[in-house]
Amino acid sequence: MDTNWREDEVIEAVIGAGSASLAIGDDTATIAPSSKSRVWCSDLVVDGVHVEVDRWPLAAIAHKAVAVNLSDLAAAGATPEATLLALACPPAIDARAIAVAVAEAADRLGAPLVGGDTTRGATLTLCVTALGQVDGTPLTRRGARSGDHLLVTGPLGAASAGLRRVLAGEAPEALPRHLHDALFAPQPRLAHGQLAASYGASAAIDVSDGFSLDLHRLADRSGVGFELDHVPIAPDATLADALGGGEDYELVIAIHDPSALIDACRAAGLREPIVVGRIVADARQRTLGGEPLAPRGWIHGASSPDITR
Ligand SMILES: Nc1ncnc2c1ncn2[C@@H]1O[C@H](COP(=O)(O)OP(=O)(O)O)[C@@H](O)[C@H]1O
Ligand SMILES: Cc1ncc(C[n+]2csc(CCOP(=O)(O)OP(=O)(O)O)c2C)c(N)n1
Ligand SMILES: [Mg+2]
Repeated sequence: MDTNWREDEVIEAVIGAGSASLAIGDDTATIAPSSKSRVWCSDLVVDGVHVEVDRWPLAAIAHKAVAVNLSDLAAAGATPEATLLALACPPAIDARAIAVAVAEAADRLGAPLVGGDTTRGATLTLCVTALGQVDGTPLTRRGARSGDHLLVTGPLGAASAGLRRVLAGEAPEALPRHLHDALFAPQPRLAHGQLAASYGASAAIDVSDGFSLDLHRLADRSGVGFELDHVPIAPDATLADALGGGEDYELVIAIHDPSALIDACRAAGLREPIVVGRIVADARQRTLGGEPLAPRGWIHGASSPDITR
C-alpha cells in the first residue's frame, strides 16, 4: 500500500497542525535570544528498534519521539522551548499523519514543533531535537558527591513489563492502564527536574536504558560509587524489569538535602521522589542491599550477555 504522500503535502499538513506553525515553512526557525542557559538534545525513534509501526498507535510513536527528548531536558532541569522533527518515512506509512501527530504531541508537552525535514526512507525513523532553557546552571550527570542521597521520581519497570506483553502478542488496549501508559505515553518529569535544579540537586539522569546502567553512568561521570537500599518496582513488573528494562523516563537525582525537594514536590502536587540510597566516595563500591550491582540495560549494538536486549 502506498499512502501517496509528497513532501510538500507533509509540510503543508504540519504548518496547520501545531501552535508554532508560523515558524515552519522558512529556511530556519527563529527564537529570540535569552540570558538563560540553553540546552539541546536529540534522540531517535526507529521502527523495529524503539517501536513497531504495525502494532504501536501512530499517536504513541509521535508522543514517544517527543517525550524521550523532553525527558533529557527534564534531567537537565530545563524548561522546554521548541522541537524539530527530521522524518524518514516509507511510502506505505502516512508521513502527514506522523508529522501532524508529532506537532500535536509537541504542543501538549510544551515544546512546539518549529521545523524539521522529511524524506522517504526504508525504515520509519523520527529524529526529534529539543531545545530548552534553564534558570541558572543545568543539572548534569557529573556533580554527584559522597553523602548525597539518591532519589527516583517513581517506580520502575512498567514500560519493560508492558513491552514484553506487547511483543508476546497482547493488544496494546488490553494492557493494564499503568503498563500501557508507561510504554505508550511516558511523561517526562519536567517539573521534578526543574525543582531538583532549584533545590540544589548535584546531578541527575533520566532512566532510558535501564536504572542500573543509567545509575552507573551517573556514577562514572561523577567519579563516585553508590549504595542502594531498595528499588521501587512498578506493579506487574519484575526486579529485572526495574533494574534493566529501561524506558522508564523517571529521573534519578543526587542531592545533599532531599527533604526540601520532597516538600516542594508535595506542595506542587507532584509525586514525591523516593529515596533509594546514597552516593559514596569509593567509585568501585556500587551495591544494592550490600551486594554488587552490575550495570544492566539497553546498549545499541552491544552483544554482552550482561545486557538485556
Ligand atoms: N551520534 C552522536 N553524535 C554526537 N553526540 C552523540 C551521538 N550519540 C550520542 N551522543 C551524545 O552522547 C551522550 C550520551 O548519549 P545517550 O546515551 O543517547 O544519552 P541519553 O540517554 O541522554 O539520550 C549525549 O551527550 C549525546 O548527546
Ligand atoms: C520494538 C521494540 N523493541 C525493543 C524495545 C526496547 N528498547 C528499545 S531502545 C531502548 C532503550 C532506550 O533507547 P535509546 O535509543 O538508547 O534512548 P536514549 O538512551 O538515547 O535516550 C529499549 C529499552 C522497544 N521499545 N521496542
Ligand atoms: Mg540519546
